[in-house]
Amino acid sequence: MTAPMPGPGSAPGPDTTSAADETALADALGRIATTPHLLVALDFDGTLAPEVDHPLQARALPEAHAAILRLIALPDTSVALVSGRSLESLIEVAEAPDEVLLVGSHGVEYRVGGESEVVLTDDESALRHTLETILTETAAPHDTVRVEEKPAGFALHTRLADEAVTEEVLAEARRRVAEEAPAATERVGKNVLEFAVRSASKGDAVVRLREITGSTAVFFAGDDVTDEDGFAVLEESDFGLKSGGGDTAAAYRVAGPAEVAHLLEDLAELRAHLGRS
Ligand SMILES: O=P(O)(O)OC[C@H]1O[C@H](O[C@H]2O[C@H](CO)[C@@H](O)[C@H](O)[C@H]2O)[C@H](O)[C@@H](O)[C@@H]1O
Repeated sequence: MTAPMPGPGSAPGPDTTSAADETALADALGRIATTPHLLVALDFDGTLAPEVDHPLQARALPEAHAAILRLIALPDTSVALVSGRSLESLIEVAEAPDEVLLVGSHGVEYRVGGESEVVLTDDESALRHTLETILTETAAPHDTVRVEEKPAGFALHTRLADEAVTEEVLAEARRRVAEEAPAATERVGKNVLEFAVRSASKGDAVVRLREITGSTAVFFAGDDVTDEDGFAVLEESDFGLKSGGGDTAAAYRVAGPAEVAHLLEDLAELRAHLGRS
């Protein structure tokens, strides 16, 4: 069984893992594995895929990909990827079969029995255009800062920038958005600041996926600030897993994508052999 780190709260070191934590995680995993219909909802970057400098080069670890294939082959088991990426980008990097439900742009876009199309209103289109102008102009002087386009907004990537440039561009983007596009929704992630014209969240996505799939329990894993919206809507019989460090409301924590992959393998194994109650 994968060794957990304690959660919720801020991340302690792996050496603080106790036998009690491991037992609690193993017990909870055993319980959720027997639920009549299980939804496994997974964040992508930092949870299934280790972080890399160029977003389109990210891939799920082979063990994670294999565990997902095993889970979707099980009866009464749904798997979804719930990502901040645009659906187009998620489809490209996840290489997931059609049975895997996809949610992109933090809950704005869905591939659930057919792809949803994001049709912006005139006001939303105008706001998106303002955001594009602000973020491209803010990033332009810095070759280490990149702008990523999404159907309902734009993200400013600072992973390759030094601290001074990062501070400067984030402050400038926030200042201009507050002045010129105050209706935009801000989302903060790892080395990324995003502004969007829609405020859907991963929490909305988990609620909707639970309903669509008729799931009796949800296993949700994520690593970033926006994943906390997903943890926030989990119920008593669900399982929240934080990947890596940082404050969290998730009940359980592991060190990173390799450990998440092992836990998914354990979950698939348990569900295949324990049967369902
Ligand atoms: O919700 P997620 O699936 O975790 O998506 C969050 C963001 O992921 C991507 O950016 C992050 O991963 C990149 C590749 O490892 C990394 O270079 C970047 O620093 C990270 O912020 C994606 O590009 C964003 O659109 C997502 O919002």
